Amino acid sequence: MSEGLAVRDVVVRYDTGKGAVTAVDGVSIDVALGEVLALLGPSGCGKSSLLRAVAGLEPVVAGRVTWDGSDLDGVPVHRRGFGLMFQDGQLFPHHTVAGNVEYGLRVARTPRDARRERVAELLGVVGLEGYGGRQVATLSGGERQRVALARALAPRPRLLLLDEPLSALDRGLRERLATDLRVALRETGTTAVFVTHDHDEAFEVADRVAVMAHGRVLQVATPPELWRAPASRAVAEFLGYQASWPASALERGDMSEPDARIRERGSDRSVAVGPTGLRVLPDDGAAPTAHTWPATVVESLFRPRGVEVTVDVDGPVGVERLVAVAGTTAPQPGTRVRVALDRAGCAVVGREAPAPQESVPTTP
Ligand SMILES: Nc1ncnc2c1ncn2[C@@H]1O[C@H](COP(=O)(O)OP(=O)(O)OP(=O)(O)O)[C@@H](O)[C@H]1O
Repeated sequence: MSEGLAVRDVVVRYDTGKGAVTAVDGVSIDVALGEVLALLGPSGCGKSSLLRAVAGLEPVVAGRVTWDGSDLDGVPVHRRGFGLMFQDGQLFPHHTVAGNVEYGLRVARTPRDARRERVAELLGVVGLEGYGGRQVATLSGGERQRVALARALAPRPRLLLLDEPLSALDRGLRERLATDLRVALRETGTTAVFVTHDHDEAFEVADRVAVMAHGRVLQVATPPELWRAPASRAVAEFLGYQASWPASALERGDMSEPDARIRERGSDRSVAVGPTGLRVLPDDGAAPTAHTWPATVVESLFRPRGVEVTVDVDGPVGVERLVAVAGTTAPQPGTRVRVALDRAGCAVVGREAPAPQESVPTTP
């Protein structure tokens, strides 16, 4: 019997009146006790539907959801022992911060002293010590989400389900809160499933990430595994790799490190070029070496970590507009340069999985 959450071949479908939409198309995932799993994917790929099915908010038309081996079919939302947190926190506007955080404890008839103690502890975990008496209307967006998190954690849910909890916040705040969310989940030993469309956020918060597209899971892996070895071009593109070059096109020339890795894994592979996977070299008239290509500078942008150069590269698959990194000098638009593959910024991609079936309206 497996401990924690097991989702097996789950299908979620909506009847739109014009036919059925298959939002989740046979998904299987496991979440171990104490683990944080992110569901990552583009808008409409079925992340929220899967989360809602686990919560019991959407019916599962096929497959099973179990907790510690017990089937949750027919178990209503409030009897699953799961906590929920959404994008807009959904705080009770006329209660104080403490009133909101202790809500689940009141429902569970926790004695007053224990409630007070737990509220203080949780406000500490989310960085809001001393905020208990504040009215929620006086809080900033980030503070509200912290209160929502404290409220969701207070009854010690056996699983916390978070649906885009940070996406209503601006970028800087989101980055800070992502770190705080990770710390809060670790500190409280909470098992969680976290929905996001932002890969940085998923990498920051989760132990493992499930990448979804068209209602299916394409890959589940830890953030470093996912980044180093995306299973398909679709995963690589979604993670922010900017180009995908056939490994065979790179096998000519000398046996440098990337070639060795590529050959090891078979020539049907491709190489995903990451945001730092290309370096700009001056076009000094020297004979081209393996893994360098001619390019024309389109524009250069200064960034704190180096100059980012947009280039039209005459690469292994024809001319492509890509970004390469340069040292401290920004080459002028129109300058002819060469770009070199930087192995540290590239990944070897697995064999392309068959294209998933479209989850467009189908008749049941
Ligand atoms: N109540 C509903 N009725 C009909 N179709 C729905 C319903 N909810 C979701 N869908 C459809 O199911 C598919 C998956 O939606 P879902 O909200 O699960 O995706 P998502 O990945 O969470 O997207 P987002 O990031 O935009 O929230 C989409 O095609 C969506 O239009």
